[in-house]
Amino acid sequence: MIAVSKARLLIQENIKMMPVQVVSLAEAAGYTLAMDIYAKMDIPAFEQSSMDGYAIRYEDRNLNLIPVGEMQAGGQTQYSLLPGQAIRIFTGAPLPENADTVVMQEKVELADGILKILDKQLISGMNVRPKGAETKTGELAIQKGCRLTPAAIGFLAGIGETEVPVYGIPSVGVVITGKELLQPGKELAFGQVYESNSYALTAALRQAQITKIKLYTADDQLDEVRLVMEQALQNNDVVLLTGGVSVGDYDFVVKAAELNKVTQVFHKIKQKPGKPLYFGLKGQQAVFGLPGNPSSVLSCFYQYVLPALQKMYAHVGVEKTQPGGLQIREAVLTHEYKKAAGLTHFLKAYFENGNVTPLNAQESFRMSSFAQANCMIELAEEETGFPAGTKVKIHILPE
Ligand SMILES: Nc1nc2c(c(=O)[nH]1)N[C@H]1C(S)=C(S)[C@@H](COP(=O)(O)OP(=O)(O)OC[C@H]3O[C@@H](n4cnc5c(N)ncnc54)[C@H](O)[C@@H]3O)O[C@H]1N2
Ligand code: MOO
Repeated sequence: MIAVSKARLLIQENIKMMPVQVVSLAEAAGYTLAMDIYAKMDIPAFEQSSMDGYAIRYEDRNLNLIPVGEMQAGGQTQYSLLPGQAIRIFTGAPLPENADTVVMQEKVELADGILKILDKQLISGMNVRPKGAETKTGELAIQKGCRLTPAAIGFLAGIGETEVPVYGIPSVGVVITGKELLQPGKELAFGQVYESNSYALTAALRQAQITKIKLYTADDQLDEVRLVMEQALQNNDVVLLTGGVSVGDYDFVVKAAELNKVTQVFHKIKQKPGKPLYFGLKGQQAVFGLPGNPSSVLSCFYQYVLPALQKMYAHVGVEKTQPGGLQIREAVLTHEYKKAAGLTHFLKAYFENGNVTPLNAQESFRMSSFAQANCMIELAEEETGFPAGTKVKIHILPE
Protein backbone atom coordinates (compact mmCIF):
# COMPACT_ATOMS: atom_id res chain seq x y z
CA MET A 1 0.00 0.00 0.00
CA ILE A 2 1.26 3.46 -0.84
CA ALA A 3 0.54 6.87 0.67
CA VAL A 4 -1.99 9.25 -0.91
CA SER A 5 0.81 11.71 -1.75
CA LYS A 6 2.79 8.97 -3.54
CA ALA A 7 -0.28 7.88 -5.53
CA ARG A 8 -0.89 11.47 -6.66
CA LEU A 9 2.73 11.81 -7.70
CA LEU A 10 2.72 8.54 -9.65
CA ILE A 11 -0.37 9.65 -11.55
CA GLN A 12 1.11 13.02 -12.41
CA GLU A 13 4.39 11.44 -13.52
CA ASN A 14 2.82 8.76 -15.67
CA ILE A 15 -0.12 10.48 -17.34
CA LYS A 16 0.75 11.99 -20.72
CA MET A 17 -0.98 14.84 -22.50
CA MET A 18 -3.27 14.01 -25.42
CA PRO A 19 -2.09 14.69 -28.98
CA VAL A 20 -2.89 18.05 -30.50
CA GLN A 21 -5.84 18.21 -32.89
CA VAL A 22 -7.61 20.96 -34.80
CA VAL A 23 -11.26 21.62 -33.97
CA SER A 24 -13.72 24.09 -35.40
CA LEU A 25 -14.36 27.10 -33.22
CA ALA A 26 -17.99 26.05 -32.89
CA GLU A 27 -16.83 22.80 -31.22
CA ALA A 28 -13.98 24.27 -29.21
CA ALA A 29 -15.62 25.07 -25.86
CA GLY A 30 -13.78 23.51 -22.94
CA TYR A 31 -10.62 22.59 -24.86
CA THR A 32 -7.21 24.06 -24.07
CA LEU A 33 -5.35 25.90 -26.78
CA ALA A 34 -2.25 24.01 -27.93
CA MET A 35 -0.49 26.81 -29.86
CA ASP A 36 -0.14 30.57 -29.65
CA ILE A 37 -2.55 32.31 -32.03
CA TYR A 38 -1.30 35.40 -33.85
CA ALA A 39 -3.71 37.95 -35.29
CA LYS A 40 -4.05 37.65 -39.06
CA MET A 41 -5.43 41.16 -39.38
CA ASP A 42 -6.12 44.44 -37.67
CA ILE A 43 -9.39 44.34 -35.76
CA PRO A 44 -11.33 46.59 -36.00
CA ALA A 45 -10.31 46.52 -39.63
CA PHE A 46 -11.17 50.25 -39.99
CA GLU A 47 -11.65 53.28 -37.73
CA GLN A 48 -15.09 52.71 -36.30
CA SER A 49 -17.69 54.81 -34.53
CA SER A 50 -18.64 53.61 -31.05
CA MET A 51 -21.74 55.83 -30.83
CA ASP A 52 -24.77 56.95 -32.80
CA GLY A 53 -24.16 60.60 -33.68
CA TYR A 54 -22.15 62.72 -36.10
CA ALA A 55 -18.65 62.23 -37.45
CA ILE A 56 -16.74 65.51 -37.66
CA ARG A 57 -13.28 67.01 -37.98
CA TYR A 58 -12.38 67.98 -34.39
CA GLU A 59 -11.03 71.31 -35.55
CA ASP A 60 -14.53 72.17 -36.89
CA ARG A 61 -16.28 71.63 -33.53
CA ASN A 62 -17.17 75.31 -33.05
CA LEU A 63 -18.48 75.85 -36.58
CA ASN A 64 -21.99 75.57 -37.92
CA LEU A 65 -21.73 72.21 -39.65
CA ILE A 66 -23.62 70.85 -42.64
CA PRO A 67 -24.54 67.14 -42.49
CA VAL A 68 -23.89 65.80 -45.99
CA GLY A 69 -24.60 62.07 -45.72
CA GLU A 70 -25.13 59.02 -43.55
CA MET A 71 -22.96 56.04 -42.67
CA GLN A 72 -24.65 52.99 -41.26
CA ALA A 73 -22.83 49.92 -39.85
CA GLY A 74 -22.35 47.65 -42.82
CA GLY A 75 -23.09 50.44 -45.31
CA GLN A 76 -20.93 50.31 -48.40
CA THR A 77 -20.53 54.02 -49.22
CA GLN A 78 -17.42 55.83 -48.02
CA TYR A 79 -17.52 59.59 -47.60
CA SER A 80 -14.76 62.13 -47.38
CA LEU A 81 -15.38 65.17 -45.17
CA LEU A 82 -14.63 68.68 -46.37
CA PRO A 83 -14.11 71.46 -43.85
CA GLY A 84 -17.44 72.47 -42.22
CA GLN A 85 -19.14 69.16 -43.06
CA ALA A 86 -20.46 66.38 -40.81
CA ILE A 87 -21.75 62.88 -41.49
CA ARG A 88 -24.63 61.26 -39.66
CA ILE A 89 -23.07 58.04 -38.31
CA PHE A 90 -24.17 54.97 -36.35
CA THR A 91 -22.43 52.65 -33.90
CA GLY A 92 -20.11 50.24 -35.71
CA ALA A 93 -19.95 52.23 -38.96
CA PRO A 94 -16.58 53.15 -40.49
CA LEU A 95 -15.47 56.76 -40.02
CA PRO A 96 -15.57 58.94 -43.14
CA GLU A 97 -12.19 60.00 -44.51
CA ASN A 98 -10.83 63.12 -42.81
CA ALA A 99 -13.15 62.70 -39.79
CA ASP A 100 -11.43 62.09 -36.48
CA THR A 101 -14.17 62.44 -33.85
CA VAL A 102 -17.78 61.34 -33.28
CA VAL A 103 -20.23 63.49 -31.30
CA MET A 104 -23.10 61.65 -29.62
CA GLN A 105 -26.46 62.64 -31.06
CA GLU A 106 -27.63 63.65 -27.56
CA LYS A 107 -24.94 66.36 -27.58
CA VAL A 108 -25.81 68.22 -30.78
CA GLU A 109 -28.50 70.58 -31.95
CA LEU A 110 -29.85 70.23 -35.48
CA ALA A 111 -32.06 72.97 -36.88
CA ASP A 112 -32.70 73.98 -40.49
CA GLY A 113 -29.97 71.68 -41.75
CA ILE A 114 -27.32 73.24 -39.46
CA LEU A 115 -25.58 71.12 -36.86
CA LYS A 116 -24.15 72.70 -33.70
CA ILE A 117 -21.95 70.78 -31.27
CA LEU A 118 -23.00 71.28 -27.65
CA ASP A 119 -20.52 68.83 -26.09
CA LYS A 120 -18.15 70.92 -23.96
CA GLN A 121 -16.20 67.79 -22.94
CA LEU A 122 -15.55 66.70 -26.51
CA ILE A 123 -11.96 65.73 -27.14
CA SER A 124 -10.22 64.79 -30.34
CA GLY A 125 -10.75 61.14 -31.27
CA MET A 126 -13.71 60.73 -28.94
CA ASN A 127 -16.11 57.83 -29.67
CA VAL A 128 -13.79 56.41 -32.31
CA ARG A 129 -12.40 52.88 -32.06
CA PRO A 130 -8.96 53.00 -33.68
CA LYS A 131 -8.12 50.49 -36.42
CA GLY A 132 -6.32 47.54 -34.79
CA ALA A 133 -7.41 48.50 -31.24
CA GLU A 134 -8.37 44.87 -30.47
CA THR A 135 -5.60 43.10 -32.41
CA LYS A 136 -2.85 44.22 -34.74
CA THR A 137 -1.69 42.04 -37.64
CA GLY A 138 1.03 39.65 -36.48
CA GLU A 139 0.54 40.39 -32.79
CA LEU A 140 0.04 37.57 -30.22
CA ALA A 141 -3.74 37.37 -29.84
CA ILE A 142 -4.10 34.51 -27.35
CA GLN A 143 -1.55 32.26 -25.71
CA LYS A 144 -1.10 28.52 -25.81
CA GLY A 145 -2.52 27.00 -22.63
CA CYS A 146 -5.57 29.28 -22.47
CA ARG A 147 -8.81 27.51 -21.80
CA LEU A 148 -11.38 28.04 -24.52
CA THR A 149 -14.05 29.69 -22.45
CA PRO A 150 -17.11 31.29 -24.09
CA ALA A 151 -15.23 34.61 -23.93
CA ALA A 152 -12.10 33.19 -25.60
CA ILE A 153 -14.22 31.62 -28.34
CA GLY A 154 -16.06 34.90 -28.92
CA PHE A 155 -12.75 36.76 -29.06
CA LEU A 156 -11.28 34.33 -31.60
CA ALA A 157 -14.39 34.48 -33.80
CA GLY A 158 -14.24 38.28 -33.60
CA ILE A 159 -10.72 38.30 -35.01
CA GLY A 160 -11.69 36.02 -37.85
CA GLU A 161 -10.51 32.59 -36.67
CA THR A 162 -12.54 29.53 -37.67
CA GLU A 163 -10.61 26.62 -36.14
CA VAL A 164 -8.06 26.15 -33.37
CA PRO A 165 -5.33 23.67 -32.41
CA VAL A 166 -6.21 22.11 -29.04
CA TYR A 167 -5.18 19.24 -26.81
CA GLY A 168 -7.61 16.37 -27.43
CA ILE A 169 -10.10 15.54 -24.71
CA PRO A 170 -9.79 11.85 -23.86
CA SER A 171 -12.55 9.35 -24.56
CA VAL A 172 -13.44 7.25 -21.53
CA GLY A 173 -14.71 3.68 -21.33
CA VAL A 174 -16.56 2.84 -18.12
CA VAL A 175 -16.66 -0.88 -17.32
CA ILE A 176 -19.13 -1.90 -14.65
CA THR A 177 -18.37 -5.28 -13.08
CA GLY A 178 -20.64 -7.23 -10.72
CA LYS A 179 -23.10 -10.07 -10.98
CA GLU A 180 -25.38 -8.52 -8.35
CA LEU A 181 -26.15 -5.38 -10.31
CA LEU A 182 -29.54 -4.44 -11.75
CA GLN A 183 -30.57 -1.36 -13.70
CA PRO A 184 -32.68 1.08 -11.65
CA GLY A 185 -36.38 0.87 -12.59
CA LYS A 186 -36.51 -2.93 -12.47
CA GLU A 187 -37.69 -4.98 -9.50
CA LEU A 188 -34.88 -6.20 -7.25
CA ALA A 189 -34.60 -9.97 -6.79
CA PHE A 190 -32.88 -11.51 -3.77
CA GLY A 191 -29.27 -10.33 -3.43
CA GLN A 192 -29.49 -7.72 -6.17
CA VAL A 193 -28.48 -4.07 -5.87
CA TYR A 194 -29.19 -1.19 -8.17
CA GLU A 195 -26.29 -0.29 -10.45
CA SER A 196 -25.44 3.29 -9.60
CA ASN A 197 -21.72 3.72 -10.31
CA SER A 198 -22.14 4.23 -14.06
CA TYR A 199 -24.63 7.02 -13.37
CA ALA A 200 -22.40 8.84 -10.90
CA LEU A 201 -19.32 8.44 -13.09
CA THR A 202 -21.04 9.52 -16.30
CA ALA A 203 -22.34 12.63 -14.54
CA ALA A 204 -18.91 13.39 -13.07
CA LEU A 205 -17.23 12.87 -16.46
CA ARG A 206 -19.68 15.16 -18.20
CA GLN A 207 -19.06 17.78 -15.55
CA ALA A 208 -15.35 17.43 -16.36
CA GLN A 209 -15.99 18.17 -20.07
CA ILE A 210 -15.68 14.52 -21.11
CA THR A 211 -18.41 13.72 -23.60
CA LYS A 212 -17.03 10.65 -25.38
CA ILE A 213 -18.11 8.04 -22.85
CA LYS A 214 -18.82 4.36 -23.61
CA LEU A 215 -20.40 2.05 -21.06
CA TYR A 216 -19.57 -1.67 -20.77
CA THR A 217 -20.70 -4.32 -18.33
CA ALA A 218 -18.96 -7.51 -17.26
CA ASP A 219 -20.00 -10.42 -15.10
CA ASP A 220 -17.63 -11.43 -12.28
CA GLN A 221 -15.67 -13.95 -14.41
CA LEU A 222 -12.04 -13.53 -15.29
CA ASP A 223 -12.46 -14.21 -18.99
CA GLU A 224 -15.36 -11.82 -19.31
CA VAL A 225 -13.64 -9.01 -17.39
CA ARG A 226 -10.52 -9.57 -19.51
CA LEU A 227 -12.48 -9.48 -22.78
CA VAL A 228 -14.56 -6.44 -21.90
CA MET A 229 -11.43 -4.61 -20.70
CA GLU A 230 -9.77 -5.48 -24.01
CA GLN A 231 -12.74 -4.03 -25.94
CA ALA A 232 -12.71 -0.91 -23.77
CA LEU A 233 -8.97 -0.48 -24.37
CA GLN A 234 -9.48 -0.77 -28.13
CA ASN A 235 -11.96 2.10 -28.20
CA ASN A 236 -11.00 4.58 -25.47
CA ASP A 237 -8.08 6.65 -24.21
CA VAL A 238 -8.92 5.95 -20.58
CA VAL A 239 -10.67 2.95 -19.04
CA LEU A 240 -12.41 3.17 -15.68
CA LEU A 241 -13.61 -0.05 -14.08
CA THR A 242 -15.75 -0.24 -10.98
CA GLY A 243 -15.79 -3.19 -8.58
CA GLY A 244 -13.78 -6.39 -8.59
CA VAL A 245 -10.54 -4.73 -7.54
CA SER A 246 -10.27 -6.06 -3.99
CA VAL A 247 -9.08 -9.45 -2.73
CA GLY A 248 -12.25 -11.58 -3.02
CA ASP A 249 -12.45 -14.75 -5.12
CA TYR A 250 -14.56 -12.90 -7.68
CA ASP A 251 -12.36 -9.82 -7.95
CA PHE A 252 -10.68 -10.10 -11.36
CA VAL A 253 -9.78 -6.58 -12.40
CA VAL A 254 -6.10 -6.71 -11.46
CA LYS A 255 -5.59 -10.10 -13.14
CA ALA A 256 -7.57 -9.04 -16.23
CA ALA A 257 -5.41 -5.92 -16.54
CA GLU A 258 -2.27 -8.05 -16.41
CA LEU A 259 -3.67 -10.36 -19.13
CA ASN A 260 -4.36 -7.27 -21.26
CA LYS A 261 -0.71 -6.23 -20.90
CA VAL A 262 -1.57 -3.25 -18.73
CA THR A 263 1.42 -2.38 -16.55
CA GLN A 264 0.47 -1.85 -12.94
CA VAL A 265 1.65 1.46 -11.47
CA PHE A 266 0.02 0.93 -8.09
CA HIS A 267 -2.65 -1.09 -6.34
CA LYS A 268 -3.96 -0.06 -2.90
CA ILE A 269 -3.58 3.28 -1.21
CA LYS A 270 -3.48 4.01 2.51
CA GLN A 271 -6.85 5.74 2.45
CA LYS A 272 -10.48 5.43 3.36
CA PRO A 273 -12.60 5.13 1.35
CA GLY A 274 -11.14 3.61 -1.80
CA LYS A 275 -8.27 1.60 -0.34
CA PRO A 276 -7.99 -0.98 -3.17
CA LEU A 277 -7.69 1.61 -6.00
CA TYR A 278 -5.71 0.27 -8.99
CA PHE A 279 -3.84 2.36 -11.59
CA GLY A 280 -2.11 0.95 -14.65
CA LEU A 281 -0.89 1.99 -18.09
CA LYS A 282 -1.00 0.45 -21.52
CA GLY A 283 1.20 2.74 -23.60
CA GLN A 284 -0.42 6.15 -23.20
CA GLN A 285 -3.74 4.69 -22.07
CA ALA A 286 -4.65 4.88 -18.41
CA VAL A 287 -6.62 2.21 -16.56
CA PHE A 288 -8.21 2.90 -13.18
CA GLY A 289 -9.78 0.09 -11.17
CA LEU A 290 -12.14 1.92 -8.84
CA PRO A 291 -13.21 0.06 -5.68
CA GLY A 292 -16.89 -0.85 -6.23
CA ASN A 293 -18.50 0.80 -3.22
CA PRO A 294 -20.34 3.82 -4.70
CA SER A 295 -18.79 6.34 -2.35
CA SER A 296 -15.28 4.93 -2.96
CA VAL A 297 -15.83 5.22 -6.71
CA LEU A 298 -16.69 8.90 -6.59
CA SER A 299 -14.09 9.73 -3.96
CA CYS A 300 -11.35 8.08 -6.08
CA PHE A 301 -12.69 9.76 -9.18
CA TYR A 302 -12.34 13.24 -7.67
CA GLN A 303 -9.00 12.59 -5.99
CA TYR A 304 -7.17 10.68 -8.74
CA VAL A 305 -9.07 10.26 -12.01
CA LEU A 306 -10.10 13.89 -12.41
CA PRO A 307 -6.54 15.27 -12.02
CA ALA A 308 -5.33 12.62 -14.49
CA LEU A 309 -7.98 13.52 -17.08
CA GLN A 310 -7.34 17.21 -16.59
CA LYS A 311 -3.65 16.72 -17.17
CA MET A 312 -4.42 14.81 -20.39
CA TYR A 313 -6.35 17.69 -21.91
CA ALA A 314 -4.14 20.35 -20.31
CA HIS A 315 -6.97 21.76 -18.26
CA VAL A 316 -4.49 22.69 -15.53
CA GLY A 317 -1.96 24.62 -17.57
CA VAL A 318 0.32 23.41 -20.28
CA GLU A 319 3.78 23.96 -18.87
CA LYS A 320 2.70 23.88 -15.26
CA THR A 321 2.94 20.84 -13.06
CA GLN A 322 0.18 21.55 -10.55
CA PRO A 323 -1.98 18.49 -10.10
CA GLY A 324 -5.41 19.92 -11.02
CA GLY A 325 -8.47 18.22 -9.60
CA LEU A 326 -10.70 19.81 -7.02
CA GLN A 327 -9.98 23.23 -5.62
CA ILE A 328 -8.27 22.99 -2.20
CA ARG A 329 -8.89 25.28 0.78
CA GLU A 330 -8.55 25.35 4.52
CA ALA A 331 -11.57 25.37 6.84
CA VAL A 332 -12.29 25.19 10.56
CA LEU A 333 -13.79 21.94 11.84
CA THR A 334 -17.09 22.57 13.66
CA HIS A 335 -17.16 19.19 15.46
CA GLU A 336 -14.52 16.95 16.97
CA TYR A 337 -13.49 14.00 14.77
CA LYS A 338 -11.43 10.94 15.71
CA LYS A 339 -9.90 8.28 13.52
CA ALA A 340 -7.29 5.55 13.74
CA ALA A 341 -3.77 6.20 12.47
CA GLY A 342 -2.60 4.52 9.25
CA LEU A 343 -5.02 5.71 6.57
CA THR A 344 -5.77 9.13 5.09
CA HIS A 345 -9.50 9.74 5.45
CA PHE A 346 -11.67 11.60 2.97
CA LEU A 347 -14.88 12.72 4.68
CA LYS A 348 -18.04 13.88 2.99
CA ALA A 349 -18.65 17.31 4.50
CA TYR A 350 -20.44 20.63 4.26
CA PHE A 351 -18.50 23.85 4.00
CA GLU A 352 -19.95 27.28 4.79
CA ASN A 353 -18.41 30.61 5.82
CA GLY A 354 -14.99 29.14 6.48
CA ASN A 355 -16.34 26.31 8.67
CA VAL A 356 -16.69 22.66 7.73
CA THR A 357 -18.92 19.94 9.22
CA PRO A 358 -18.39 16.23 8.55
CA LEU A 359 -21.73 14.66 7.58
CA ASN A 360 -23.28 11.48 8.94
CA ALA A 361 -23.15 8.30 6.87
CA GLN A 362 -19.46 8.20 5.98
CA GLU A 363 -19.55 4.46 5.14
CA SER A 364 -18.38 3.77 1.61
CA PHE A 365 -21.55 1.93 0.54
CA ARG A 366 -23.65 5.01 1.34
CA MET A 367 -24.21 7.96 -0.97
CA SER A 368 -26.73 10.02 1.01
CA SER A 369 -24.02 12.09 2.69
CA PHE A 370 -22.14 12.54 -0.60
CA ALA A 371 -25.38 13.79 -2.16
CA GLN A 372 -25.53 16.56 0.46
CA ALA A 373 -21.81 17.29 0.62
CA ASN A 374 -20.18 20.27 -1.06
CA CYS A 375 -16.63 19.28 -0.11
CA MET A 376 -14.41 16.47 1.14
CA ILE A 377 -12.21 16.86 4.20
CA GLU A 378 -8.77 15.27 3.94
CA LEU A 379 -7.43 14.01 7.27
CA ALA A 380 -3.76 13.05 7.29
CA GLU A 381 -2.66 9.41 7.52
CA GLU A 382 -0.92 9.54 10.90
CA GLU A 383 -3.20 12.01 12.69
CA THR A 384 -5.86 10.65 15.04
CA GLY A 385 -7.61 13.43 16.93
CA PHE A 386 -9.16 16.54 15.39
CA PRO A 387 -10.78 18.75 18.03
CA ALA A 388 -13.44 21.27 16.99
CA GLY A 389 -11.63 24.40 15.85
CA THR A 390 -8.85 22.46 14.04
CA LYS A 391 -7.94 23.86 10.62
CA VAL A 392 -8.33 21.09 8.05
CA LYS A 393 -7.70 20.72 4.33
CA ILE A 394 -10.86 20.54 2.23
CA HIS A 395 -11.49 19.76 -1.45
CA ILE A 396 -14.40 21.68 -2.96
CA LEU A 397 -16.76 19.48 -5.00
CA PRO A 398 -17.90 20.78 -8.39
CA GLU A 399 -21.49 22.03 -8.37
N1 LIG B 1 -10.97 -9.07 2.93
C1 LIG B 1 -11.07 -7.85 2.46
N2 LIG B 1 -12.20 -7.47 1.91
C2 LIG B 1 -12.36 -6.22 1.42
C3 LIG B 1 -11.28 -5.33 1.52
C4 LIG B 1 -10.07 -5.77 2.07
O1 LIG B 1 -9.07 -5.02 2.18
N3 LIG B 1 -10.01 -7.04 2.50
N4 LIG B 1 -11.46 -4.05 1.08
C5 LIG B 1 -12.81 -3.57 1.13
C6 LIG B 1 -12.90 -2.29 0.55
S1 LIG B 1 -12.20 -1.03 1.42
C7 LIG B 1 -13.59 -2.04 -0.59
S2 LIG B 1 -13.77 -0.41 -1.14
C8 LIG B 1 -14.21 -3.09 -1.36
C9 LIG B 1 -13.87 -2.95 -2.82
O2 LIG B 1 -14.24 -4.07 -3.45
P1 LIG B 1 -14.31 -4.30 -5.00
O3 LIG B 1 -13.72 -3.20 -5.74
O4 LIG B 1 -13.82 -5.62 -5.27
O5 LIG B 1 -15.85 -4.14 -5.29
P2 LIG B 1 -16.98 -5.23 -5.24
O6 LIG B 1 -16.66 -6.24 -4.20
O7 LIG B 1 -17.26 -5.66 -6.59
O8 LIG B 1 -18.16 -4.31 -4.71
C10 LIG B 1 -18.09 -3.64 -3.49
C11 LIG B 1 -19.49 -3.13 -3.14
O9 LIG B 1 -19.90 -2.19 -4.07
C12 LIG B 1 -21.12 -2.56 -4.70
N5 LIG B 1 -21.07 -2.17 -6.11
C13 LIG B 1 -20.16 -2.58 -6.98
N6 LIG B 1 -20.40 -2.07 -8.19
C14 LIG B 1 -21.49 -1.31 -8.05
C15 LIG B 1 -22.25 -0.51 -8.95
N7 LIG B 1 -21.91 -0.39 -10.25
N8 LIG B 1 -23.32 0.15 -8.48
C16 LIG B 1 -23.68 0.04 -7.18
N9 LIG B 1 -23.01 -0.70 -6.27
C17 LIG B 1 -21.93 -1.37 -6.71
C18 LIG B 1 -21.15 -4.05 -4.54
O10 LIG B 1 -22.45 -4.54 -4.67
C19 LIG B 1 -20.54 -4.24 -3.19
O11 LIG B 1 -21.48 -4.00 -2.17
O12 LIG B 1 -13.76 -4.34 -0.91
C20 LIG B 1 -13.81 -4.52 0.50
N10 LIG B 1 -13.52 -5.85 0.83
O1 MOO C 1 -11.98 1.59 0.49
MO1 MOO C 1 -13.48 0.89 1.01
O2 MOO C 1 -14.09 2.15 0.14
O3 MOO C 1 -13.27 1.71 2.61
O4 MOO C 1 -15.10 0.43 1.48
